Amino acid sequence: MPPLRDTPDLLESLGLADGATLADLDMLTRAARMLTGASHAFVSFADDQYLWPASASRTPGECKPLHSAYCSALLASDERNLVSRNVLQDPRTQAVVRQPGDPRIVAYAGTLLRDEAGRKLGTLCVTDTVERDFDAEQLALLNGLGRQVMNLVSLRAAKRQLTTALAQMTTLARVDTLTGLLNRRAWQEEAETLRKLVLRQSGHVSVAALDLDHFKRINDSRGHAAGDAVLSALGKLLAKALRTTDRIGRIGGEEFAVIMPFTTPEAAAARLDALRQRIATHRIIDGDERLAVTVSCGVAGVDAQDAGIDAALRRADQALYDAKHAGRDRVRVAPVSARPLAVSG
Ligand SMILES: Nc1nc2c(ncn2[C@@H]2O[C@H](COP(=O)(O)OP(=O)(O)OP(=O)(O)O)[C@@H](O)[C@H]2O)c(=O)[nH]1
Repeated sequence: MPPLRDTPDLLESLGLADGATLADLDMLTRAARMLTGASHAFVSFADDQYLWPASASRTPGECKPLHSAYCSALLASDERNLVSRNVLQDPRTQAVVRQPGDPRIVAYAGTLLRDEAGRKLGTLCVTDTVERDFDAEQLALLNGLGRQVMNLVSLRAAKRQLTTALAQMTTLARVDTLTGLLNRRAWQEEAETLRKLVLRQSGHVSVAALDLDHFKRINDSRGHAAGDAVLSALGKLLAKALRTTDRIGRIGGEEFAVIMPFTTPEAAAARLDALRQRIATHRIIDGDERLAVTVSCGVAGVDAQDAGIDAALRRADQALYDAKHAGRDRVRVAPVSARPLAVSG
């Protein structure tokens, strides 16, 4: 049957569609065939409508309607095994409608694949083209191999969960959960990479330090939750107003840092001043209240002689301190370094 394009591939969903897993399943299938002396063996997984063969030779999306497979009789029963000397004359498999091109099957022995919760996931079966019996030992081996198939499936599921959890943890370790911006360490790493990259191309890089004005008053008068709402809103404003190539981090309680590649300190200051004005006129909703906040900002150009991004951040911090002392709600630019621009790092 041609692959179904509009039905999600069950083996993909189960995380079993990669070459290494399918090769392992092929080994177990071959073992089943050899240990029972059968002509064919199959591992298949099932959903409500289709049976999905799990073999390295499958094409993505390959499946067949359940009602055309003898395994459907096993999946529909409450038994662990279905063993039939001749499926063509067996009342349990009479309803199965074979499809043109299906291999000739007369004898059948299958073991049900159940997960730990008892859900039926599929079958491991062996078939023969002539009438025959399967003895108790062959059936025990088939059941044992079925358990190995399920061990493999559980291992793959556990590996998938671990990979997802690891990716989530890696993201969480880099992100400030309140604002969604980079945290201090991640910002420093990314800013350092950008600094080196742009200096190599003899470009300008600017760093800005931004700090909310009198933020303590908001916390004291309206509570910590209102303070958090302000921080979160400011994070969104920054992310929206700045370029996607800029990197923004929350590097302290109410302090933010921005690195702006290919931007002179003057251009950076102009952009941040526009942002400062926008913040001053913006109102942050806290319950019934609309809160007004302002920010102060210090900007510094990255000096090619700087040992790292921290040197520029320190200068931006000093300019921020000047902005606070000059009355807040303003942008100050750090004095230009006298040293020439050269490639470093
Ligand atoms: N709600 C909230 N408040 C925080 C957080 N981190 C730091 N703060 C608060 O930020 C305030 C910082 O106060 P100050 O350093 O005095 O600064 P400020 O009140 O903004 O004054 P200036 O910076 O001089 O304008 C303190 O009240 C901290 O408790 C946070 O994650 N959430």
